[in-house]
Amino acid sequence: MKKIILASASPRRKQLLEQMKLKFEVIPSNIFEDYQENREPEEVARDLAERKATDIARISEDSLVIGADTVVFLDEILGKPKDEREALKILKKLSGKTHYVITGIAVIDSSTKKLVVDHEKTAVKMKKISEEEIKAYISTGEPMDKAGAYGIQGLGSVFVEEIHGCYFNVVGLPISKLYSILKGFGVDLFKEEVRKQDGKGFE
Ligand SMILES: Cc1cn([C@H]2C[C@H](O)[C@@H](COP(=O)(O)OP(=O)(O)OP(=O)(O)O)O2)c(=O)[nH]c1=O
Repeated sequence: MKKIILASASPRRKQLLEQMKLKFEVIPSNIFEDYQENREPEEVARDLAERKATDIARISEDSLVIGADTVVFLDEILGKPKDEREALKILKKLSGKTHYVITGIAVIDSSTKKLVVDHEKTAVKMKKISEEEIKAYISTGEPMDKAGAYGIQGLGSVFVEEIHGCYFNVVGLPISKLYSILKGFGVDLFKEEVRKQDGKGFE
């Protein structure tokens, strides 16, 4: 059984992988997340996910390394806000409109170098949010480390009117897609040795 490594500093991704009951380690990648403005959001998310996974695969023996990257798209790529001013600009833009959340996902076997890269896309419709509400939301601090300046899993949920597609993809990791990719690497989640022994069964 190969070691599974999550190449991410995101606490949400760690939580989602725990939800899959997988036994894994976390080694965050420190790649510089740059991209060209004119590229398609799917391409950007996939490329960054691949760069994070290969970065950690280089220093890991006989492991399956998982990398992911989430971008929000509405006419342009909206990443994590640099500061509160940018968060205000992003949330004003998302207000009353449908945007897309794209998560790129990459899995690489550090021994064989087999690499699978894919992405998942979810449409999210936001209700109209007043400037006062946006400012109050920003003051909670929740938007600052999140693509699109909101967290659907937190207080940001109150602004979400509709979602089409995978919810977990919006939080940062498309669980069902990752399950299929891992199956292709011979990982059977329903086998005892793959699962985390936390003394609990499936709740
Ligand atoms: C849209 C949305 C994004 N996010 C988060 C998921 C990601 O953590 C973050 C997007 O930034 P990413 O660059 O994808 O990830 P990260 O920097 O947090 O972690 P790492 O690069 O080490 O893997 O936005 C939410 O938590 N909720 C949401 O509703």
